Amino acid sequence: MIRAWSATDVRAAEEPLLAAGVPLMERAAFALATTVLADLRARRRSVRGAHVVVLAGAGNNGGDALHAGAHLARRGLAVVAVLAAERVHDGGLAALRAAGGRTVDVASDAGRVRSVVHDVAGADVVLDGLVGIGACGPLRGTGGDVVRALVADGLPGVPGDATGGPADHGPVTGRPWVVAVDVPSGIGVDDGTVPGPVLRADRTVTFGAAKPGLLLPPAAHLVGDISVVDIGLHLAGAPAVRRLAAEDVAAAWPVPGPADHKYTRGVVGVVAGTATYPGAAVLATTAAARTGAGMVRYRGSDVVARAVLAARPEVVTAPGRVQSWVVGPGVPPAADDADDGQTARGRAGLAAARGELAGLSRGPVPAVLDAGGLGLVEERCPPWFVLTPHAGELRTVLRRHGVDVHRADVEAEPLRWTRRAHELTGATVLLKGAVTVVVGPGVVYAQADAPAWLGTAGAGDVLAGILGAMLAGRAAAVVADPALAAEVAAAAALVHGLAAERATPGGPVTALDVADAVPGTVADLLTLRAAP
Ligand SMILES: NC(=O)C1=CN([C@@H]2O[C@H](COP(=O)(O)OP(=O)(O)OC[C@H]3O[C@@H](n4cnc5c(N)ncnc54)[C@H](O)[C@@H]3O)[C@@H](O)[C@H]2O)[C@@H](O)CC1
Ligand SMILES: Nc1ncnc2c1ncn2[C@@H]1O[C@H](COP(=O)(O)OP(=O)(O)O)[C@@H](O)[C@H]1O
Ligand SMILES: [K+]
Repeated sequence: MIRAWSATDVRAAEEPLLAAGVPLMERAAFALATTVLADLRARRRSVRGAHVVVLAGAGNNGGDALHAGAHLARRGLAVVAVLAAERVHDGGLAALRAAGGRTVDVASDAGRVRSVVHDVAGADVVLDGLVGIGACGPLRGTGGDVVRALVADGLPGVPGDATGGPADHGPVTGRPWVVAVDVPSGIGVDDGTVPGPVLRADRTVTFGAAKPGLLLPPAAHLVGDISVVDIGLHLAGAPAVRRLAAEDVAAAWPVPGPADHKYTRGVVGVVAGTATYPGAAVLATTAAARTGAGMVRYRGSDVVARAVLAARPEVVTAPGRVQSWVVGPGVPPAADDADDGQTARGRAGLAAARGELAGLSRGPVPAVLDAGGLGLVEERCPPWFVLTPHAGELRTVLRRHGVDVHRADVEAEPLRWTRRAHELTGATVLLKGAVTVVVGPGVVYAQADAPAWLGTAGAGDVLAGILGAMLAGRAAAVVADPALAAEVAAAAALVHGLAAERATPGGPVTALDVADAVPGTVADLLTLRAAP
């Protein structure tokens, strides 16, 4: 698991060490230089003579970068430091100069930005040390001008102005390797926003602990590979954001034993699909069955049930005991003639999940509310209800609660609006996207496991089925622990993403391919379990 702590928590952990004279900057700079050398060795035969451009801002982030530049200069690399502030870290600057590094002072002469673009075009590595956790708002001043000029010249990143296209995710050829110092300069360190120009890093070397903005979208798309350097900080308390690794999901997977049977493994009740959208029912039930549900109980009209049974003969259509409900894939947002009675069945399922229909369930059980099911959130939900909107649907959920946002607002600040939806509904909320954000009581997860090929029709129906099965497998624990639904939802996003990764031949995948790849994905995951 990657755990990320806020800038305030990291500063609080640094304080006692700095007061005791522990050389944190030296540790950080040495680890940074070592990582750069390793990356360079992997990319070229000799590191001697390699060209490095250090972008240095006013604070300690620039100090880290300058000290790392000094290490690299001593190893025979040609280092140029671009001084993007009138005053930069004294010790770092002195060390760099003493080691033979050259400097270009752009802060006092903006005309030199062109020469920086030229230096960067010929460099092997760029160290981005303009700002770190001291950043406030969009990257301003000379540093902002330099980044804008570099992005205009073709380096991947966000220009942060009206011309602003998306970050380039293309292969690294004929351009320098960009290493962000602590964080890509200018991202929202605690919230993952991208308020202005930001250079996209190939690697971010982060000190003490990961920062939330490295994991959260949209900034998460700008960080490259994350290397967390241990500089001796002791971070107490809960992390602000977590990202599950495959090993975490493997360790928690409920592997059946000799005493297990279909009811202990979990029955998933699925209310999905209508005559207009029967495919969603097939995808959600297939995904639930393939994720290892003990039984999948489909609730819908006869015509859709026939399509489900043709695809999945093991599905049961009679009413009965259910340990988690999946309500809404392929169901219209409001009850009407085209809803085939699914709205009413969905309401009944959710009442059972609240523990209100004693005949249908033995107490409360978890539920997934997807697509049309999101329209059924009328009262406060328990945390074992998981809403799974995409950005457009989250906007609709928020508007229904009187919060006037646009889809673009949700995309610009996914954590803020996912958290708001959690606060307003009480439910655990999973916001789908290239990075999936999950907010539950006191916990936030951000998962980035899927190839972009997964953004295809029906992929969300598959996620709903996977999550339904995973909740059914741990139903009692999920109802007992308010934060567990969020962990299971994050784990479902991981399984969904890895299944897509397994299903893609490096090209397009279909939703059914993703569902079909789940058993192999789970089997691979289980090989990661530590031997008993
Ligand atoms: N305190 C220490 O000894 C350590 C500090 N560390 C490094 O220090 C960094 C934090 O250092 P600082 O607190 O000095 O802060 P930063 O270096 O992150 O940034 C502060 C400076 O940037 C300017 N600035 C803030 N927002 C800006 C914006 N939007 N556009 C342009 N300029 C902006 C401020 O005016 C200030 O001069 C960490 O990210 C990390 O790299 C690490 O080396 C660990 C040890
Ligand atoms: N660019 C992307 N990269 C990775 N995963 C993506 C991307 N875009 C969408 N996804 C994932 O694909 C799925 C799409 O779900 P959704 O939008 O509900 O589609 P549908 O309603 O057609 O099933 C979600 O799980 C989402 O996280
Ligand atoms: K930085």
